[in-house]
Amino acid sequence: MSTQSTMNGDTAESGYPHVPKYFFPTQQIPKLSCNDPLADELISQEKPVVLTDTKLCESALKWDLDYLANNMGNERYMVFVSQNNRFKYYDEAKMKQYRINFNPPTRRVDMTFTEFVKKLREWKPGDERVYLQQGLNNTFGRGIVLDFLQFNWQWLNVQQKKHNWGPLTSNLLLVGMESNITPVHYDEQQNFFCQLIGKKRCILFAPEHYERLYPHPVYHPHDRQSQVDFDMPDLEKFPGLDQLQGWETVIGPGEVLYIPMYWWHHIESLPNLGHTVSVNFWYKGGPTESVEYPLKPRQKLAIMRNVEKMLLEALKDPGEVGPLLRSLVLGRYS
Ligand SMILES: CC1(C)c2ccccc2-c2ccc(C[C@@H](CC(=O)O)C(=O)C(=O)O)cc21
Ligand SMILES: [Zn+2]
Repeated sequence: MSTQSTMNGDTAESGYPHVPKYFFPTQQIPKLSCNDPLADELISQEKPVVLTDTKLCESALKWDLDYLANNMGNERYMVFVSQNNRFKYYDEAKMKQYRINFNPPTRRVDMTFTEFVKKLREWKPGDERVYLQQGLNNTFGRGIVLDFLQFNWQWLNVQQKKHNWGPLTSNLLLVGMESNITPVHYDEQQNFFCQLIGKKRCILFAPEHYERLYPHPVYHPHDRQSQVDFDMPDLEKFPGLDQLQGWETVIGPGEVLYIPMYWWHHIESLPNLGHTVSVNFWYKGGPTESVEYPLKPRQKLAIMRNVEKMLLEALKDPGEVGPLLRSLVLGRYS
């Protein structure tokens, strides 16, 4: 694909001027070969980078719908259904625990891969959308397991040790429809995100943008998700949005995006390019390193989460947490 420099100098891979899609400015996430020492440098600094040449999931580049349908057997898989194109995660356990008036934005339906492909292929505007999200395990067919075993585990293990990460906790297989959006949220794990089929636009924000993305309270089912709707930003309610600036990239087959732990990310399957298939690799963060001051933004985030949990444990009523924090801070620490 030819690249073309545009007015503000950034070369858009599509050859068309890069038109920002949302209200905030973004810079391009560096795209480097995994053999480039700078790539390792960025990962060790917990900064996002797109890696090429990893051959991490080369054996899975053939995982299109037909191949998956022929190799996923007749198990039922976890599929999320949405009345619009947004798939905002929610914690079912927290939904039960706090009887708040919460109506989940998506519902979970377990269906066979054949049923899923049917819904995806027969979709027409107005129909509900689907997003398959299933942990890769040995219930998958032999073909899938063989491909999985051929992932570049050697490279992964070297990365895990070099950056002192904890254990690999899960690999999610993700099969989504074009234009599906996973709204901005953060996870508490390191993530190597591999794109296999189709293209995804990934917009990331550093953990220190916490004050600008207004996460739901920790007890809320939408814990770790931002309250902000990027399509309808409410600048009255969320004034910090006018300072928001992010990092952006479009990843295609064979490319791996490193999403550092606690970094916010919004991920969407590009429109008009068909369905997308991705696999992610979530790792626990490393053992708590020796504490150095000033603390890293993600460490302050972890502290804020613990304070919320502790206060909730003590006060029981979520409505009392805000007032108590206000009394603690106003006129004294602010
Ligand atoms: C939205 C969805 C299907 C979902 C619903 C309910 C519970 C969990 C999840 C969940 C978890 C991860 C992803 C993959 C990715 C976003 C993307 O690729 O769309 C991402 O955020 C990551 O790899 O960290 C997507 C989902
Ligand atoms: Zn995520």
